[in-house]
Amino acid sequence: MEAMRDNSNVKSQVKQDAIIFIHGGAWRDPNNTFKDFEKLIKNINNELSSLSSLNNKIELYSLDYRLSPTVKHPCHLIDVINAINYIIKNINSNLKNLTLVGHSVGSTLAIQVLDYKKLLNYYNENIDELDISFIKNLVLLDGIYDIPKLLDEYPSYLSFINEAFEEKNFNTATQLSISNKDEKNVQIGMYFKFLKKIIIVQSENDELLSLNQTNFFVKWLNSIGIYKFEKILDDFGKHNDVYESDKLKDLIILNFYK
Ligand SMILES: N[C@@H](CC(=O)c1ccccc1NC=O)C(=O)O
Repeated sequence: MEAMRDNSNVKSQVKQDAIIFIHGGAWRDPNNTFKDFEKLIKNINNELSSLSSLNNKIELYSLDYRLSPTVKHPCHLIDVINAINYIIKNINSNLKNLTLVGHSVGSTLAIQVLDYKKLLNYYNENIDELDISFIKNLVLLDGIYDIPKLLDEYPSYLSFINEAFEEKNFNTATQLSISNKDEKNVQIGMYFKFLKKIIIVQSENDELLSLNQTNFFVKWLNSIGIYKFEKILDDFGKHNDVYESDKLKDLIILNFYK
């Protein structure tokens, strides 16, 4: 596991809040790494230092996970869970409130984390338990939430889906595609109800994803009885501009620092 911790303003180890960023890149693009969020983190810190009314009370982390084709699902998810556990247990044991920010398949991973036990039930993987109740907020940026429906819309994306998943495992990758299929999974999505904030961002100018994935996710939240979330449809630039945009910086400061 590799993780970046922003130390520029760490004065003590008593911070209880953290934001954990999870990058995208179709599970495979070596150009998407934890450094995707470097500029955003810098911009957040610059703004905080100029606004003396806001103290820097949140620790910021950005994660890496192993990529495909070296590994397949559910290894990406397992790496993310282990990384979050590592932060909670070994880096700052005072942390209590986590916000997960995911971009693209980082959003896929962020939602998978909330039901990781059920999703990993399809595999024989032993991992240390993660206490999901630490996760209080989700910020999802131009995410992929339902892989079968993604393939209906974009058959060519099978090229990277096939690298990331063994055979048809993508059918059980997220809550959205299993909940239609498997009636035993009535409890799926339960943890979303305990979240304080769910913010779903989609750029109108994303050239790789239409609004469909975001709309499927919103529909699914409604189907499990969740109506309390914020859906933000705006111009955040192209797919890979979203995580560097000033609008995202403003949104994070407004929602988590004020
Ligand atoms: N550059 C990527 C493509 C990619 O990242 C992507 C393409 C379409 C929809 C979502 C994508 N990324 C999500 O993490 C690749 O190597 O396939």
